[in-house]
Amino acid sequence: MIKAILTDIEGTITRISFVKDILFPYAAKHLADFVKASQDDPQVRVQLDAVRAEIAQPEASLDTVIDTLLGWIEADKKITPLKQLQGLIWQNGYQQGDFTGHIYPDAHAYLTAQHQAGTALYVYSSGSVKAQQLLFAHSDYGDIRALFSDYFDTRVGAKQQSESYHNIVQSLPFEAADVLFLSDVVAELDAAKAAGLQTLQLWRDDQPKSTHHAFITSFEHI
Ligand SMILES: CSCCC(=O)C(=O)COP(=O)(O)O
Ligand SMILES: [Mg+2]
Repeated sequence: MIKAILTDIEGTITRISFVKDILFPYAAKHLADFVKASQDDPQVRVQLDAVRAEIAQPEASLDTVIDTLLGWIEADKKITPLKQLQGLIWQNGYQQGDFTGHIYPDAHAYLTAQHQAGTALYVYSSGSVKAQQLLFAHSDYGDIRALFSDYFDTRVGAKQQSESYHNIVQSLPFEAADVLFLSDVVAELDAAKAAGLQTLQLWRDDQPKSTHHAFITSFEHI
């Protein structure tokens, strides 16, 4: 029985091209100015120091940190300080109306119906919790944050490690077997399954298809 749903964002309920072609370029374009202007803000400084720790250069200059972050955006690295900073940068874009958070219509209909039916909905994305909440607060369907009971990001661990799913389930009032994890990425589904969760792949956008997880191409087919 499914009592709760844990959903990925990009590729599952949000189109990959929204993240790759709109959000990531926006962060790359504004990153240097944002970091230079905000480097003394404690919530930014802690992330800049985390970049220096990640590259094992505690004295790295701000320019080195910026170049490192831009390289990580280009390579789509899911490294926590980058993801935390992206959330802060996207805030301006959402607030100025430069873009709205893409949600597939079938995903919106499914999540709304599940919420109304009493299923608890949770989010687990490599995007920071702040980035997740911004996307849902400024979505194509308006503010849909009320659908979700809680949000998780890479601070609980990487999405391809089963330990991360153990960590999430430990904080929920459900057994792992009662939680359905939705994702487009097979390695994430493998990790969730190893932690005892049920799994379902959203096979959209020509992502590699699973041979060992149930899959659908749209929530209309669930
Ligand atoms: C939360 S919106 C930004 C998404 C993002 O930055 C990302 O890396 C997407 O990763 P996901 O785990 O949602 O596939
Ligand atoms: Mg995904």
